[in-house]
Amino acid sequence: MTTPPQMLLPLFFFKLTNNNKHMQFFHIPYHSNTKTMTKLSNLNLNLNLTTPQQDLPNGNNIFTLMQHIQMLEILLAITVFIVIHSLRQKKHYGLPIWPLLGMLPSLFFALRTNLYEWITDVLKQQNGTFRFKGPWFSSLNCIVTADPRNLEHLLKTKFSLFPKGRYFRDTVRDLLGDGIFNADDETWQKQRKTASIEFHSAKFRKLTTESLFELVHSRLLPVLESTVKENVSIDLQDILLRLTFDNVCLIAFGVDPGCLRPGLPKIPFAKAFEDATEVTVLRFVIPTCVWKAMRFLNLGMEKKLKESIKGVDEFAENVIRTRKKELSLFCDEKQRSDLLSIFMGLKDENGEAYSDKFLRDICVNFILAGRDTSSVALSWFFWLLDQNPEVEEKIVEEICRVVKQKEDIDMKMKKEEFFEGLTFRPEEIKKMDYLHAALSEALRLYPSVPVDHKEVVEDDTFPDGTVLKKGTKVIYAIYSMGRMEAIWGKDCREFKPERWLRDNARFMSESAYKFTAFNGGPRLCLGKDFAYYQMKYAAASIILRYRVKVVENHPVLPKLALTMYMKHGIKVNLHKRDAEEIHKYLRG
Ligand code: HEM
Repeated sequence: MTTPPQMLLPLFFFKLTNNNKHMQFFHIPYHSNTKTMTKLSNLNLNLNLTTPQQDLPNGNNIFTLMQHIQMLEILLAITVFIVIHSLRQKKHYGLPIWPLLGMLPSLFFALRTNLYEWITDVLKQQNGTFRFKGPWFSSLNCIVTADPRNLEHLLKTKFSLFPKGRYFRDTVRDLLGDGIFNADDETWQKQRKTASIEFHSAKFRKLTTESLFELVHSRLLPVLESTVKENVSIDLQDILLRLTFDNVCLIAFGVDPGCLRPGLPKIPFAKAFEDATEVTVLRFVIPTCVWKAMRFLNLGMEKKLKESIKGVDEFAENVIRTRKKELSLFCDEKQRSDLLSIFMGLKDENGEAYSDKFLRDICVNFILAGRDTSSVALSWFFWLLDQNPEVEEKIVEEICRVVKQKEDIDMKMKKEEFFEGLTFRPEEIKKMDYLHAALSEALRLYPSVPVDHKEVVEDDTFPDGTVLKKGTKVIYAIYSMGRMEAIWGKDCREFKPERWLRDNARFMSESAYKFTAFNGGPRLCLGKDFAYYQMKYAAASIILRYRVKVVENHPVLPKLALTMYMKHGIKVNLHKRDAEEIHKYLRG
């Protein structure tokens, strides 16, 4: 018969006391004579050298054997007690809490599966918020939340109480420096204000639409067409990353890196940047003292990070050098509407021009903001379309409705020529509500920034009652929010663009604290409007021309990094859409 767990602890104490009684009965005092001591050493010797049968007549031997067995039992009882006690904490805290290690073993286990799904499961069990307890020697304690009330509190109502904080800054500083993603207070305000004025200027809007138009028609579509002609599959995520990289470099720094070209040249920067974001995020899940020691000794992942940051820096320094040279030669900084030129013309708090290091940080942060986010969102979107062909149909229908309204469209045009030269104006892109909804739905399920971080600077309490002590770290789990029945209903895991449509199939946005893919409050994404325009333009241009089919059995998994890349990219085959099919919609 097995002992019930609740009996193990009393049993353990019983054994201890019982054991002591024996110990007292056979106790050999320190002042015992040499004869007794000799007997004892003989006994030890006997125990080692004789067989159990030979020991039987010897009472002392049996006792020692029993003592060993009892010790084993005690150890076993302690172990079982600890295991049961730790596992029982799961009911209350969502995860087992182990002595010294806290919840770290569960986290390590989760790192081998899908970390975001694991966080979601724990959050669901704990009604939207849980406290993660790290090992006693680490700085991993934090509150994880997916409750919209807490998000509104954190991102808007009490914004000043929740900066990014020192822990976040120290963890990502090697890569992001003092750039906008990593800055608080004045350093953030200054960058936000400058970038915000720029993003809302007519000049900048013109630059963004023109550069995107050029990139889609002169680079993206020809590259895609060549893969169709050659009948080869491609990694669509790679192509989209190239598109958004060229785009962000054009609008933010006024340089054209030319990544998206026939032959898809190797881009050392891209690899270095992806490696750097991957290793940086690993720092969040291992104790600070461990990665700091590894950095000091230049070991393992820290060695890799150092090397990749070198690759990132080389690119940024080259951009800054070239831009400075151009500005000194042509003195036309006033004419320039890219962000880097604007920052180069500004002065810091001492009235000095910004240092090259600070300009480097600005470059790297804008690449992270503008390159990775839209491209990974589009990759997940195309994957979801592959799984939901009825949504794809509706998008094609909508695009055709918009095309039909173009006054310059010639319906009698030969079918083969139809797609050539078919472009969209910004007001036409605006009319694509269903496409807008489908992209929002993809971002709800696969937000480009899956988790984000804040730190508490003053004791406070969340609207859900969670007590927050000064210095507590808060993780808001954007990925999990899209999978909460309490927020989106029973069908939360389904891809349903219709949930975003209201009267007359018009797109209706949601509260930023429920749909947090673009953050909310004073730190709302500055590139949101541009990102939607860019994603809609690229998606509409591709979908109208091609059916995008994911290669069978291609593994699709999120990668652990600052943005939610697909771990193995997304291998697809493009099938040219039949012009007859499009004409059918146009006539209908
Ligand atoms: C699908 C596309 C995008 C998504 C999902 C997205 C999401 C986000 C999120 C979640 C943040 C908050 C990050 C944080 O504070 O930790 C953010 C901030 C920001 N985003 Fe975006 N973003 C997208 C595209 C873009 C683009 C294309 C640009 C610019 C070219 C851009 C520029 C920025 C900037 C400058 C910030 C910093 C705002 C601040 O801290 O004040 N974003 N974005």
